[in-house]
Amino acid sequence: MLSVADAFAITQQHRLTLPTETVSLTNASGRVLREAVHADRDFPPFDRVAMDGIAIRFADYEAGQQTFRVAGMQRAGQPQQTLNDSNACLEVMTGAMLPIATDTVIRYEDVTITDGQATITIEDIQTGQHIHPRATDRRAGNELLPIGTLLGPSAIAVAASVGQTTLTVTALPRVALISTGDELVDVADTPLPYQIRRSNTYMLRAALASLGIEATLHHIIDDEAVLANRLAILLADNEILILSGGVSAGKADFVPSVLAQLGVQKQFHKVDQRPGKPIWFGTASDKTVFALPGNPVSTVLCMYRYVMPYLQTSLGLAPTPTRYAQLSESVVFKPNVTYFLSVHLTSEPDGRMLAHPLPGSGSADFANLLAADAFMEFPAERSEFGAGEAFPVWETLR
Ligand SMILES: Nc1nc2c(c(=O)[nH]1)N[C@H]1C(S)=C(S)[C@@H](COP(=O)(O)OP(=O)(O)OC[C@H]3O[C@@H](n4cnc5c(N)ncnc54)[C@H](O)[C@@H]3O)O[C@H]1N2
Ligand code: MOO
Ligand SMILES: [Mg+2]
Repeated sequence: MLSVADAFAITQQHRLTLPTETVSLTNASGRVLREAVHADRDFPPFDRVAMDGIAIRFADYEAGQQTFRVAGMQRAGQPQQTLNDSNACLEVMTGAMLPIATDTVIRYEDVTITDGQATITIEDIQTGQHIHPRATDRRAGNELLPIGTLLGPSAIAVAASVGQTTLTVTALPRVALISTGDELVDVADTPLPYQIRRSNTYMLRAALASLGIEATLHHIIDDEAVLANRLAILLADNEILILSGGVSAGKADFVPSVLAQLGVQKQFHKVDQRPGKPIWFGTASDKTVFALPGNPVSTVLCMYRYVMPYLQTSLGLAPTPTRYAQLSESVVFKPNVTYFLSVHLTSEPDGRMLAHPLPGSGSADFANLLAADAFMEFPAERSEFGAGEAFPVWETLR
């Protein structure tokens, strides 16, 4: 059977190429940039006063002068002034242009101003102090935001500062979330003794919200013809289908055969892992289908181990580096498959991240996930995992 690493690699080889769209700066948060953004001016664009106080010529101070006539004021938002008179100073405000013929700023806290005369009250003054010199941060023309930047608050601030009222970003894919199963009723319904309310597609929708994707929810009964009809329509209307249930060995597990019948090319079915073994992945032209196992913990694991990274790279983000934590206590898992264990993560005062096992009662025990922050991944070829050993963790949202 396929290893987790190989299955993951296959999904990544079939990344979607999504088109771009233009969004306003105010709607760009959380999106992935598809145009490089450059500095239109130097950062900062002028020698910028960094403290409220007075600006002087350092040479005057060096020559022994302590008291300076206040010749005027340079505020932020005013054109640059000139200090014409030696022995004088200009009051200057944070964010102002440094006046011509000055080179040093002294804070108000370090001078006393009486009768239009400013007297320095501290000993140590350095030439150029409290000035943020032009172009020290970035130069005009520098690339500030490369293609593939996730637009968070800092990137949005930089885009705003260079005049980007709009940004070209990756268009979000249309995603349909489909539960299957005759036992599943709507959240608003009262289940009969042999029924349960469906929860997986709501979980999937909540997970996708962290990528800004608003997926649609659908439910299909365990009937081959109905499944084929409904899936054909959903395939036509969406780039990505994520199904839950109907992929294992049961007599009502029609999902793989119906997808094949609809021309979705199977890339793999079943991975050497627990939970989530029956996962099915397939593609058609410009379409991707993840059919996830129905047991809710398996659905969550497959979502965070395969689907979320797939969506992130399809949106144009760089792959997220693997994160690690140390096991808080030893774990034994005999079967020769990759084992994903629900863990609660804590950050320790010594800087370690610890993973505390939350074994739960199996892949249907989704209430167990209420305390879980991640799945820890244990390699298939080992069966004993020691306290203090580090293993990859795949973080989930609760
Ligand atoms: N003979 C075998 N039986 C099973 C195998 C196997 O290899 N051989 N694999 C087991 C594993 S592992 C899993 S996981 C499940 C996967 O089953 P399916 O993907 O076919 O899913 P269903 O049979 O439709 O449902 C399984 C289980 O999950 C519940 N479910 C389904 N959808 C939802 C939903 N939207 N919300 C909440 N709960 C849901 C469903 O009621 C079932 O209890 O198969 C094992 N069997
Ligand atoms: O994915 Mo299944 O959970 O191993 O029950
Ligand atoms: Mg089944």
